[in-house]
Amino acid sequence: MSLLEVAGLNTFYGDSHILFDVSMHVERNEVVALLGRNGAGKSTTLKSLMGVVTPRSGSVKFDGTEIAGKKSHAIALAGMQLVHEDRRIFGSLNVEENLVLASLSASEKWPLERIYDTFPRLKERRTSRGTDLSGGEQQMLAIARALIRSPKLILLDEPFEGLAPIIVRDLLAVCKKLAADGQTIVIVEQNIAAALSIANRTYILNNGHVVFDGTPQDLKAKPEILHRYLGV
Ligand SMILES: Nc1ncnc2c1ncn2[C@@H]1O[C@H](COP(=O)(O)OP(=O)(O)OP(=O)(O)O)[C@@H](O)[C@H]1O
Repeated sequence: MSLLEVAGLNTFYGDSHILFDVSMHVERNEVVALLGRNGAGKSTTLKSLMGVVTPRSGSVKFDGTEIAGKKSHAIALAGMQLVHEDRRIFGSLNVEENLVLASLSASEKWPLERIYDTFPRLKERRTSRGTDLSGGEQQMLAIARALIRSPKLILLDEPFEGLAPIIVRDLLAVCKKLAADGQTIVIVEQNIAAALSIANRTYILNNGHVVFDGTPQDLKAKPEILHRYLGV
């Protein structure tokens, strides 16, 4: 049984039909990249999985349980975490307070030391307020806040956006280490090279439709798909 099985998902914003019969699956310990042009529906897909927006129809089975239509806090308790594009850390709280707060309602937790082993920079900055962190540090904290709840599945929405190449390199190395340790990840990224370097499998969305499902090798062997749907 897949960890995540999505079938025939349709999501609307008001009258606008955004996702059309989206089907996908994610296996345990797998990293899946969700790619596509701006406005293709990638963030909407993650939000539909997490219950931030409610799909109008379709099924989302997570670890064997139907979660479509459930509230996001219930989905979080079931073991899914979404790291939003805008990071959503508490600026007035320091790093450690942000982490502790995120862990409060979790049934399973990573010890703080494991978080700090994963992100040594956060240990150095543990008494700094969220507003005083650099963009890269804020992104580390956003991911750490999700990890501390020991998620079965973590959804990363454009984690590398707006970060300097050297920071992207470091964060990508952390993501690869997490994946090697068995963390299941779905990543949405505009940095296609970075996403493909970590993914076992990739989906491409175009105008709310899944138009490709395959390995990064399959995709690289199809330059016409890369060109048509990703503009590379
Ligand atoms: N809250 C909203 N209300 C109405 N329309 C929305 C809303 N959020 C997104 N949309 C629209 O839904 C479509 C899909 O947006 P979505 O953010 O899912 O795309 P995306 O692939 O993640 O693109 P991006 O890389 O630009 O974030 C776009 O046409 C967008 O304008």
